Amino acid sequence: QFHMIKYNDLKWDESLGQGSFTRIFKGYKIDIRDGEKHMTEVLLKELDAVHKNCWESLFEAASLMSQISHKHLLLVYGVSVHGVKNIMVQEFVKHGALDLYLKRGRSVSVSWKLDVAKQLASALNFLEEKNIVHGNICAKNLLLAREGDPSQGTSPFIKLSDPGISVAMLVVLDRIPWVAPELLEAPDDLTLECDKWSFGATVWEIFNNGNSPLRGWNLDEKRQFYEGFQQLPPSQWTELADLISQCMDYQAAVRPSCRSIIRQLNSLITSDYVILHATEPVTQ
Ligand SMILES: Nc1cnc(-c2cc(N)nc3[nH]ccc23)cn1
Repeated sequence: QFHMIKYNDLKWDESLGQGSFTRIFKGYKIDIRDGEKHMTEVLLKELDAVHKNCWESLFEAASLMSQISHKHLLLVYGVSVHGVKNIMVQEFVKHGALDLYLKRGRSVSVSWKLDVAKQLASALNFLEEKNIVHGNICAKNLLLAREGDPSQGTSPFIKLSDPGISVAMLVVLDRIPWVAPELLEAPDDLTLECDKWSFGATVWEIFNNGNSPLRGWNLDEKRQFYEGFQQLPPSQWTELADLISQCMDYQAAVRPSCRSIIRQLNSLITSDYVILHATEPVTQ
């Protein structure tokens, strides 16, 4: 279910850091199209051979996404196997992960943030219609293809990355508060409702300048956060806080549908709050 790419058709450029069990590089894929040589910018994700079992999980996660295409889903070109090294070849998204972009202190407007949230909601709606669970929705997995420039009237454009190593593989506690509480007991019971919970935590991140919710909390405090049915600190924008807490409802069945999420985002986009707070980011 993956296109196999010849190792010799790939060129490595600069290293971009590490993922979980992966080394990430900028690179190029050579294509011959109508007799001409084309170099496509790609992201090369090398998996250490030692984590063989994780490779299946990483593959599975990415292949799930490569079966469908949508403007807000990251394109996976394929994989290349070279000796013991397995390399996943993805489209290169210019501005990288959204959490790092926001942490770098780019002051973006409330409508910028709502626009990003709506794009994520439409990607989730698409996955929901295909009955595909992502399983790892968070700002780190949102890639910024276009920054958007309010003075030019252009808006941001995001791509949802593949889920990466499955939640079941990772220490579930580490994923609090993005991982839905019902998964603590049964990490394999990943459902569409789990993505709604994570969507709520991700919108919270977007409106908190990329800061991780419960940042600095240890695993025990995080576990107690769920055991005490606690909620993230609410935004002073009540309607936004309501949407986030609806998504992060401890009862999976009552979390809103994607259509309802999009409807509520649309009414937030047209609310006075946006105009009144056109520049400074929403503080908590
Ligand atoms: N599919 C992807 C994923 N990440 C990037 C990316 C872009 C960038 N400007 N800095 C980075 N630093 C680390 C990753 C990355 C690009 N494309």
